[in-house]
Amino acid sequence: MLELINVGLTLDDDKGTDVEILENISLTLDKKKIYVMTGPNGGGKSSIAKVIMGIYQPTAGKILLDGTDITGMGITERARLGIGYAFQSPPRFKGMKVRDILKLAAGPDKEVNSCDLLYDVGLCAQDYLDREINASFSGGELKRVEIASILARNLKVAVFDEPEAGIDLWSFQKLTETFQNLNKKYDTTIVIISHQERILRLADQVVLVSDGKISEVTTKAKILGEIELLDSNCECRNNCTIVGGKAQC
Ligand SMILES: Nc1ncnc2c1ncn2[C@@H]1O[C@H](COP(=O)(O)OP(=O)(O)OP(=O)(O)O)[C@@H](O)[C@H]1O
Repeated sequence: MLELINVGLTLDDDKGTDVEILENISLTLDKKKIYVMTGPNGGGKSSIAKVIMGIYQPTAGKILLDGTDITGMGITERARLGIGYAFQSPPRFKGMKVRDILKLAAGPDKEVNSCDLLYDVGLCAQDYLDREINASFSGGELKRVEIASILARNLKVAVFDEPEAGIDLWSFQKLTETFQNLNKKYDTTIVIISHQERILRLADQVVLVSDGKISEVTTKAKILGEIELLDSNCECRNNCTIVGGKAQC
């Protein structure tokens, strides 16, 4: 379980002036659950992800992993404890095969069952294990290899920043199925930052972030219901807000 307790983040802007990026963020992330963080651009989602990863040190509050205070730890230490970030795509070193990436991700001391990992992300091991990761890989294939490498690391917390970016519709469908299956089998806490309704549908809980704060932690049913209301009940679609469960212009 990962807990953020009253976390604040102040950074210097280009002119060296302090800017408050996050304020009083309190959030409990349970294992085996998918949290989708969403909200307006510039609201602070990626900053929360970076604070979780240890890329930014919080300037206020505490972060606990399974009860241990990790607030002062940097990115390497947190990675060692099992907090990982999914990059846009896995590294493409010349000659590196899918099996090498999975072995590298698992680390030198761990046996890794690459076939099972690839199966779990919907790829046939026979076709992929010895394939070199090069330009012939589609965005969706790369994304799934990346998720398999996250599984190989057996992370406690995995953060994905807009995993849908650059993925075609067909691969996107597969990607959502992959996420759906993941938390049935693995204990990993998954945090996905996304603006996509179809990703929202994967959430056990939706975390709404705006203006550097968490405005609500809620169910996908509530958010999806609000989106539907915006679509159906309001004539002035672009200027609608939800008040007391009703769309108002
Ligand atoms: N290193 C930094 N220095 C100063 N300001 C920053 C820094 N990083 C982020 N910010 C500011 O913090 C605010 C939150 O940014 P953040 O990237 O966390 O938002 P976001 O919700 O992820 O946005 P988006 O949906 O557009 O990706 C923005 O106003 C951004 O300009």
